[in-house]
Amino acid sequence: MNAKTSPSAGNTWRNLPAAQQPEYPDPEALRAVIADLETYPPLVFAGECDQLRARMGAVARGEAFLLQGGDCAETFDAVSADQIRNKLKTLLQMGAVLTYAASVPVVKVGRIAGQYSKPRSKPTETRDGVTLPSYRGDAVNGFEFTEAARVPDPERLKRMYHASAATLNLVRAFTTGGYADLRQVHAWNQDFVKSSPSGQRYEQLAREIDNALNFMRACGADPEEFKTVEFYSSHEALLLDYEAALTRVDSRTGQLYDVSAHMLWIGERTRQLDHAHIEFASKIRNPIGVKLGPTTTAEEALQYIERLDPDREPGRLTFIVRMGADKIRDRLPELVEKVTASGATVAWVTDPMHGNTFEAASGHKTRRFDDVLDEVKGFFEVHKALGTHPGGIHVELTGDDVTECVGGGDEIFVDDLHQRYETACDPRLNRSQSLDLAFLVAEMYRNQ
Ligand SMILES: O=C[C@H](O)[C@H](O)COP(=O)(O)O
Ligand SMILES: C=C(OP(=O)(O)O)C(=O)O
Repeated sequence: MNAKTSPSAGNTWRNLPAAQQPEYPDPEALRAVIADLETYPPLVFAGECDQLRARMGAVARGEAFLLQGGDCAETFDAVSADQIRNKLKTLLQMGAVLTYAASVPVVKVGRIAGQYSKPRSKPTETRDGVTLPSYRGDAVNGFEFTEAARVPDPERLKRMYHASAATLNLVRAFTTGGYADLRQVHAWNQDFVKSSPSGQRYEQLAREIDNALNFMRACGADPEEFKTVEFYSSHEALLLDYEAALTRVDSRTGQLYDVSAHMLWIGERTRQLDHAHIEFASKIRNPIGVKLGPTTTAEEALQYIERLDPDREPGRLTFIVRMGADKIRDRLPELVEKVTASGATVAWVTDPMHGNTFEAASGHKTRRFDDVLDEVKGFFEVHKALGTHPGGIHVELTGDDVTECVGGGDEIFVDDLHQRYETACDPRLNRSQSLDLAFLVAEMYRNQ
C-alpha cells in the first residue's frame, strides 16, 4: 500500500456489480451532482483517518475497546443541535462508564455525520394494497409514503454532504470546545438522573470519577487529555457514487482516502467478494469494517483479509459480527479460530442489533434488550474460550427517550412501542437502555 496511487485506481469498482444502488430516473442529473460533489472540500482529514487506524490497531491488539454507535438512519430533519447533542452525550456517558468501570481506553466512533442511506431487504413496500419503492434513507428518497417522495433524487446526495458537514462541525465543537471535558461528567446526566435507574447508577459513577479528578488536581495533575475527547465519524459505504466522489488522493502520502468519514463499513447485504463494494473498500486507506452475518464462512473471512488487509496491518480491518443471539455461539468460534490461525490481527466487534430484529404484533419492528445483551454475552464467551480479544460494540442508539426496543432497566413493554416510535428504519436503544448496556458490557469486560 506504500506506492503512490493514481486517482483512477478508485474507479475499479465501476465494472463490477453493485447491490442496493438507487435507480435514478435521470442519469444526467446524477452525473451533474457527482461533478459538483467532486469539487467539495473533504469532510475529514486523511491524517485523522490514519489516527483512527492506529487507535483501531490498539483495539485489534487487545489494548483498547471500540464504542461505535448512533442512529440506524440519520435524517435531514434531525440535524438539530438538540438531537446531535443528545446522541453525543449518550455516547460520552457510555464511554465514561466503559473507561472507568472496565478500566480500558475506549475508542469512540459515531454512526453519525453520514449514515443517511439504508440497504433494504425488499425493493418495495406495500401499504393498504398500494406498492411503492422502499425508503432507502434520506440520501436517496423520501420517507413519506407517496409515489413522488419515493423516487430517488440525486440532489439528495448534496443534502447528505451538507447535513454531514453541519453535524460534524457541531460534533467537533462539542468534543473540543469544553462540552466533553471530563469535569462535565455530571452535567451530561443532569436532565436524566432522577427519572431513571441507569441515570442514578451513572450518577454514582460520575461522583467516583469526580473524586478521582479532584484527587489528581490536588496532587497537581490536570492533564490536557481530560479536556477534549477524540471522536470519529463513520457510516456504511453504501452509495458508491457518493463515496467515490469524496475519495481523494492525499497530498501527504499519495494514497486514496474516502474523506466522507473517518471509518467506513461494508454492510451484510453488499459484502460479496466479487462485487463493487469490497473492490471500492480495497482501494482506500481508511479503517474499514465488514459486517459478518450468520452465513459467513471462515473462508470468506480469510478472503476479506486478503482483499482488504493484504499487509496485515492491525487497525485496518474490523469484523463487525451480527449473527443473532441464537447463532453467535455456534457460528463465531470457527471464524475467530481460523482468522487467528492465519496470523492476521483484526479487530472483532459485536453488533448485537441486526441479528435480533422481529416484528411485534402491532407491526413495529423491534428488538428485545435481553436478546441484545445475550448476543454480547455470547460474543464475550466465544472470545474468552479462545483467548482472543472482544474488541468492542457497535450499536444503534439515540439520545432521545424513544420507545423502539423492548426491555431494559426502565422497562419498555411491547404495548409502549407506539408511544415514541420515531426511527426512520430500525429500532434503536434509547438513552437509558444504552447506559444499561454500557454498565453490563463493562462488567463483562472486567470479568474477561
Ligand atoms: O439497518 C439495516 C437494514 O437497512 C435494515 O435492517 C433493513 O431493514 P428491512 O429488513 O426492513 O429492509
Ligand atoms: C444495515 C446495517 O447493518 P447490516 O448490514 O449488518 O444489516 C446497518 O448497520 O445499518
